[in-house]
Amino acid sequence: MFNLESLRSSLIVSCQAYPGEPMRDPRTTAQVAQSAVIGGAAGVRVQGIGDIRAVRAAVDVPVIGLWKDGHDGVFITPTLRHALACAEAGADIVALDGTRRERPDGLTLAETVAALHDQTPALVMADCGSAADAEAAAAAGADIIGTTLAGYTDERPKTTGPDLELLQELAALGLGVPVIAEGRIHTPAQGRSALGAGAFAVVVGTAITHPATITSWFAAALES
Ligand SMILES: CC(=O)N[C@H](C=O)[C@@H](O)[C@H](O)[C@H](O)COP(=O)(O)O
Repeated sequence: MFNLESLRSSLIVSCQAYPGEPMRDPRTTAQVAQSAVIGGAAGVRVQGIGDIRAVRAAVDVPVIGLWKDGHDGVFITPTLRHALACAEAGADIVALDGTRRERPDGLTLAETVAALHDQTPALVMADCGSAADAEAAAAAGADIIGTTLAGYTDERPKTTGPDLELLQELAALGLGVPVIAEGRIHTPAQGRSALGAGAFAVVVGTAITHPATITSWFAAALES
């Protein structure tokens, strides 16, 4: 089992392509993940069973695995079945919806986390949308809290960069588990600020691994 401490103050790179996109291919995802590791990523975050398997075989760093099913409501690793499949595919950490919303399989977050801990060696990262989510997820036994869903549920505004206010609030609460900053970290300086606001580590996705979006930023800037 990997040591969570290896991720302290580090950069984790999320390597994801969305349904219908040209880069949506496990081989491509594995190559992107390998490139991120060459650049200094201490961990990677990967969506989908095929991608988790391909990336697990291609890199030695910890893999955070998730399985998105749908795009509304609870869609990040929504059920225990999805979570167990991520662990079975090789995820060291399974990321799942860590909000207080009802889960499609009717299990509570605590029941889901307990079953994962019982049946697999994986740690659990709860993708939260607010401080109330984070407190509940820590109480439910999650090993890691992520700010992944801040700005994507009704509870927090969608900040331009990372939700630093939420990170500070979580640091002040002293949840007893590491908090990983994730979501809309688009520059190295924003990553640094997230660590300064109390994050244990930082996940960057779009700004490193989604060329269509990065290109659109440049294209828009040249138009205006
Ligand atoms: C809300 C949601 O579905 N987030 C997803 C979670 O895995 C991904 O689409 C994000 O790319 C990831 O969280 C990293 O964030 P950013 O791409 O902003 O650096």
